[in-house]
Amino acid sequence: CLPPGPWPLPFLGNILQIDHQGFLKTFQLLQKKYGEVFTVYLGPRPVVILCGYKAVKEALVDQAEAFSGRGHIAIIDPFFKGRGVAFAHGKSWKVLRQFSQLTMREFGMGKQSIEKQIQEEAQRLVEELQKSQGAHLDPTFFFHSAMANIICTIIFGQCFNNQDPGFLRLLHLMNDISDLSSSFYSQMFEVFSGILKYFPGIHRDVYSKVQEIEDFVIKNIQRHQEMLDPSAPKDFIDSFLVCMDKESSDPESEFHFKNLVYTVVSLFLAGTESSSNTLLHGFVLLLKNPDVVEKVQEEIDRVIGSHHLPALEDRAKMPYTDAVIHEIQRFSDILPLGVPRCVIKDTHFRGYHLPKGTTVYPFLSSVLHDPCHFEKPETFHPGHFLDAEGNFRTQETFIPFSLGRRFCLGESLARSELFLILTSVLQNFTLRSPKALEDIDITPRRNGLGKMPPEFQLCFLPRQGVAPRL
Ligand code: HEM
Repeated sequence: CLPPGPWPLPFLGNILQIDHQGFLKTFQLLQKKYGEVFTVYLGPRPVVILCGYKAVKEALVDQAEAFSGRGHIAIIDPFFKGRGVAFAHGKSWKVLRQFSQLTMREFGMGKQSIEKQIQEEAQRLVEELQKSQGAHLDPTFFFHSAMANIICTIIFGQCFNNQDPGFLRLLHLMNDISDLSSSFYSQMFEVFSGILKYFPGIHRDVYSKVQEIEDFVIKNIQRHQEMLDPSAPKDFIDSFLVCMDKESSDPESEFHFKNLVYTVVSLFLAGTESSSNTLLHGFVLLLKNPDVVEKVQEEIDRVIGSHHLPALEDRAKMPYTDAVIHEIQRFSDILPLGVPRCVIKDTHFRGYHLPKGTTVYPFLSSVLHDPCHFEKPETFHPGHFLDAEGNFRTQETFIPFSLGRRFCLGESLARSELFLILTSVLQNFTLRSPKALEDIDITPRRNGLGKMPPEFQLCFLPRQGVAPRL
């Protein structure tokens, strides 16, 4: 039998238990009643929720193979249809994941060259912010553009001008997709997609926006096809095209056009939105905590100074800054429900039986806000990651990138981006809010599949000293 949970109504499932604030609040309330593992019916479909580090690890790590499927996400599934690295299953996913990891590493990730690329983007961002001359601004598209350009260099072998209308359109599309997929409607669509899909609504909006990104990707791939030199692939798309060519006579090959398109769309979306939303949450938290900014800047001045660009090797010498970035990720908890998984075979877990295909939510928020592991779970407190002597202290339960076989494919890239962008900005600017400290609202503007940062304005006031150059 499935884990316990509230009694479902026929077809409507646990609609009566779903809180008006959405799944996050609902799961928090149900966790109090049913404990670490429970079942909730989203419409007619049972979904198993894993709460707390122990349950998430026992499933995603100790039974890694069984829990390695990608679960159903109603608002996005009709588009990806199980294709591309983030949504594929079984052999297809294994091949695409291995290829993506190796190729991302080859064109940057984990290598010196991506560090250079991020440093360049960080400097471009600093220059753009300098132009604002201390006026207050909404930083959203500054961060989106920097993050998108880093992933574009790896995938498309090029970055885009911030004024390019096509690029700006893409950034808006991606932001809208995250926003709409995190809306209350999307959570209701998860429950009632069987009926709602026949009517107009936000799901069609999401679909057409992802389609527009797909069109952009297809055009870009076609340009790559025309210019391909198989002996010297220049980026991710070239490398995939070379594999497609090599395996063109194999009808079972996973290297086909559709998988290329949906892998690129997944990397582009996942690679831009998660990192920039984390940064946005981070900056509003920093605005609200000027004492934290002061300490980070003291560490930057001491370790990096004002004449060098921040580099990854500085991180080990900057325990306070490292702790602040970890705390930003823990507190902002940008994917609170995790990304749904499913069991790829009939699975026994903690005495329950999960039939093949059952959707499972690794409830990451319950781990990142667990009072047994974090002294002040609901407070922004970098001390969670520092010991009594001020050394950086890792926490096993720090899992914003999830665990197991499908843990975030961009983790090392994201960690490098967060460190280099945040230190570069704070090396050059002091942050000021046009609002009084007590009026700065850090409440997320959406709390669904993703936690979307609040809208806010800030001023980047130049600090003294010469801005370092590459
Ligand atoms: C702060 C930034 C980021 C966070 C918090 C984050 C978090 C996550 C999480 C929680 C998952 C779901 C893992 C699971 O199934 O349990 C995931 C998957 C994924 N992430 Fe990230 N991510 C971030 C940045 C990135 C970046 C920069 C990339 C770009 C390469 C990326 C690419 C992916 C991909 C492709 C998957 C799907 C992996 C698979 O299904 O095998 N992510 N991420």
